[in-house]
Amino acid sequence: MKTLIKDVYVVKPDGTTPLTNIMLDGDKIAAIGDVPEDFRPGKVIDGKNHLATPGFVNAHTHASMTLLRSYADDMALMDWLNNMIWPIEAKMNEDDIYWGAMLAMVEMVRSGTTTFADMYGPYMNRVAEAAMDAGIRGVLCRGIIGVAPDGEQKLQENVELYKDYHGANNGKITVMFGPHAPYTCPPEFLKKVAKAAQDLGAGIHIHMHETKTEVEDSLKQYGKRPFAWVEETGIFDNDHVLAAHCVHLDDNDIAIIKKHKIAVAHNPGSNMKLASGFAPVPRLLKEGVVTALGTDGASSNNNLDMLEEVNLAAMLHKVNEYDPLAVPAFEALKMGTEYGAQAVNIEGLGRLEAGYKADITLWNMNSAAWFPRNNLVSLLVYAANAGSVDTVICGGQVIMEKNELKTLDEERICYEAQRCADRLKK
Ligand SMILES: CSC[C@H]1O[C@@H](n2cnc3c(O)ncnc32)[C@H](O)[C@@H]1O
Ligand SMILES: [Zn+2]
Repeated sequence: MKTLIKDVYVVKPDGTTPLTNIMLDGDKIAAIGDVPEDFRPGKVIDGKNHLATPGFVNAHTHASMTLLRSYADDMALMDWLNNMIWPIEAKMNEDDIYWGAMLAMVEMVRSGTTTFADMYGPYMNRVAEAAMDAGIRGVLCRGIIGVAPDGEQKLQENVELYKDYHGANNGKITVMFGPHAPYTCPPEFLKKVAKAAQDLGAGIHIHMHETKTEVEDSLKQYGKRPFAWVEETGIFDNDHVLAAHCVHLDDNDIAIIKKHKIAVAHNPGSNMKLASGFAPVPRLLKEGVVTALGTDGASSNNNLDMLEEVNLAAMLHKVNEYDPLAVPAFEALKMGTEYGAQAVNIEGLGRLEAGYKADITLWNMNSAAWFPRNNLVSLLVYAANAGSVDTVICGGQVIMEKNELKTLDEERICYEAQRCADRLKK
């Protein structure tokens, strides 16, 4: 099926924003420019007064945690996990995982996200189902806490998830391995994860160096910082590694990241709320590290709005470094799109260019925040909010059009999510 998005401003890979047309053929962008006479679209979307960007890639989240939004706030990471989050997660059943993920789908689509990298506990098949129901891309892993009595079983569940879902829904679902963190997975266990992932050619998604305590505890326990001893397990020898957070890094940690071409998911909102610190993003970018953006879960953020993360990435590093160019607006936008696509290892994603996947967000510019129209990228990153998301396309499939969700029943999803959250709190 051919689709034409007519008379639309397009954020091109070089940061320019010409007024033009986007032609889609199946799941790809066929061309951007003047429409040839022989291009006969089955569907025309009026792009007047709209800006087209690549769909956001949320490079680190826990979708089903939407059920725990506003459940435990204003706490530091380990206190939050140990005393509030892990006890209630232990009560979650597969219904909770599905409806929590569906609530995340609504929120992600409404805020312009078309790909999410997700790590959560059991029943990741239900997260896959939610992503397929929504029609967006999911890069999923079974989050593994690698200790007795059930670490091995969790690893096996990740293997099954890979076998069952990698490449599902026309490639919209891919699967990685999800050892949770160095402080929940001992070295011998990480070696097993590395081997299992390598046998399947799968990538690794892991939390690394999120807090100062994590690094200090590792020095006490292993005499080494996490990046140093995790490297020895072979986990970073996998084809593709995505490390969330990377807040507390020294020169050697950065050398390891570069050596293994590890991609970093920066989560400014969650890091600020959990008072963890923040990643040295300007240095990582300067050193050529693929640095993407994630929201983390809705219980530590507390939303899944990637435009907010783009804005925070642009703002936070300026004030920290007293340098307005620390992360310029377009670089922040690329972190949420093009670099996100690289971080989750999906080729041909994250740019509006012929041959790329037709994952597109259209922003309605008919509101005050979009005037005057001096610079559209600046307006998006510094002035607009997710309320401007109007139409969302993923792999050529229209997921939302003129604010109307095409694949998701929002009223039912909110009802079911509330029902699940109420039961969990009993
Ligand atoms: C074992 S499944 C994934 C696991 O991760 C937990 N989680 C959510 N946010 C964070 C974070 O910022 N750092 C570490 N772990 C986090 C989530 O609650 C799941 O238990
Ligand atoms: Zn996380």
